[in-house]
Amino acid sequence: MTSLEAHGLIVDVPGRASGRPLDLRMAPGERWGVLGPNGAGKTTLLHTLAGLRVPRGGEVHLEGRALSRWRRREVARRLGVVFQERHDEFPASVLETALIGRHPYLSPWQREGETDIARAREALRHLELEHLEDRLVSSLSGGERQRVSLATVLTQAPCWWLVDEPTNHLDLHHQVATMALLEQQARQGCGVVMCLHDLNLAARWCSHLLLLYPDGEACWGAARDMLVPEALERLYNQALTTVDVDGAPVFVPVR
Ligand SMILES: Nc1ncnc2c1ncn2[C@@H]1O[C@H](COP(=O)(O)OP(=O)(O)OP(=O)(O)O)[C@@H](O)[C@H]1O
Repeated sequence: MTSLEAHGLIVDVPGRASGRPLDLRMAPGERWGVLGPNGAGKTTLLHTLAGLRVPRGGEVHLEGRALSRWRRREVARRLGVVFQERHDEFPASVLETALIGRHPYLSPWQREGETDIARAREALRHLELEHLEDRLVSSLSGGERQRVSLATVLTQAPCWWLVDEPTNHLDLHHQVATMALLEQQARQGCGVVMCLHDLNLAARWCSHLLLLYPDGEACWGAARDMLVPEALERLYNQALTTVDVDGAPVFVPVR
């Protein structure tokens, strides 16, 4: 059982009231979208779920056990994180960077083997990066770097994907390809939690949504129950108009 659960979780957003504690269970196969305006705490929540930030209250449970009781290495085999901010000025090639995804499986001074390299190359192929494997990551475009981050987590093969704005910097084709990759991972039994700014990507690709309001209030549930125009307008403090495209809602901001 590889569920990821929040038990009375209060994310520690500096200077903000605690708001509503999060009590939710995310199951394998589910794709959770975290929505909210700038500064609502989406990234802070993602980092808390990854065990990289201590919550103000409550606990995160992985496979039924508090995350704080796991060894980091074991967590790293199960949780893969795609960060919004990257500091990859360290001179590493695309292939070397993807291979970082194998580190949780290797002992400290063990070199990557042929199987690890084959996995990394397969991930680079999946992200359409195979022609760039020898390039320094620091020389890549923003969208290419984003795809290297996704390829690194694909190489890691975690049970849970925690992704901060998966489509950051990506063109339309790669946005759809990335959401399809996350959907495929979920179909294969992974869980996905992703912070999103694009309501329409959330409506199209998420099975569940968690709405985070700036005052710490929150609500969550099946995506079809959460995509209520009035709730979304309040979330973003922005009037929306809704149109139907192929039976799915598309939200357009009103000028
Ligand atoms: N180390 C810190 N010190 C002070 N304030 C912080 C710190 N980390 C985060 N914050 C504040 O906490 C709030 C939540 O930040 P967070 O990055 O989680 O928001 P977000 O919902 O992901 O925003 P965005 O949509 O802009 O990415 C912000 O107001 C941010 O300025």
